[in-house]
Amino acid sequence: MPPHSEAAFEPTPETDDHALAAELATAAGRVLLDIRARVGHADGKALKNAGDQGSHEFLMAELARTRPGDAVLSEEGKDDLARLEAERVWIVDPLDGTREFSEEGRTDWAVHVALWERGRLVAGAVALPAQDRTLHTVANGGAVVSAKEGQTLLVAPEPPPGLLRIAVSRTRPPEFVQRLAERLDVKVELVPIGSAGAKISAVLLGDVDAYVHAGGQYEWDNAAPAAVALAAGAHATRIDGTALTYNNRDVLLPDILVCHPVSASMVLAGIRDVSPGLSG
Ligand SMILES: Nc1ncnc2c1ncn2[C@@H]1O[C@H](COP(=O)(O)O)[C@@H](OP(=O)(O)O)[C@H]1O
Ligand SMILES: [Mg+2]
Repeated sequence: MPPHSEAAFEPTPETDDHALAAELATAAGRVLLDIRARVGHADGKALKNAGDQGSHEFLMAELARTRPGDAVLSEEGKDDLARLEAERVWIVDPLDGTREFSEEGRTDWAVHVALWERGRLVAGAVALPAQDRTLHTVANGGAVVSAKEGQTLLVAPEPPPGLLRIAVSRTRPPEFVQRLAERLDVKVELVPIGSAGAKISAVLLGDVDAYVHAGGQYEWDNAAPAAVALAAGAHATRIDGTALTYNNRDVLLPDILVCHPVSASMVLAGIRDVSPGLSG
């Protein structure tokens, strides 16, 4: 073996699923920025459709080319249940935060690319194209933020003392979130942000301290962000505290909590108190 051969090894998308997830999410983001510039914002519905479709087609073609043996579950594709027998399934949301993508000037929309392998998420990337950065897992564990300037390590930050800024959906916040805000023993600020990927990224980047969602969502809406969050040391579970699981027959995954581990038991207890119907 030549000297330094290991140190000289550079992970590439050919060999590294993390690098591939990051590259595909980022490149799909460039496709979306081009579509936004070309189609414009005058007809919101046309822009949403062009974005969903253009990014989906790009990702499907690239995954077929680079990982021909793997199954794919995409929000915009027909669900092929052969994925239930597959060892590796890419779970992708070609455009998360479609509404925000169609609104001029907004940067809270994302591309999600996750890889599920034999029962668990093993890689994930969340591109934030209008923020010029991609959050993603890396090969030896952990997560990073990649931008033009380079890469920085991504570690979920602790909340400021006495404060919890909770990101919620702009249009469909959990029905109990106001009661939760009043119930917690810290000052709570509710911060409406579009896109599950953008909200979970905001938690990991320290712009907010938690993301609480309930009432509806699908595996593609949170698989990649959850993979990145867990790799960055964050807490990411259902709102009853049980594990998030993926590549299920029914892809409905209606609720999620992402926060720093120091806040998790307080928030889970608060949700239990204000949402008595919750089992677990
Ligand atoms: N109650 C609900 N039922 C189904 N999907 C929901 C939902 N609330 C949020 N979502 C989905 O979760 C993503 C983030 O939503 P929000 O910005 O409101 O937090 C969006 O994905 P898409 O943009 O990919 O459709 C949205 O459709
Ligand atoms: Mg989505």
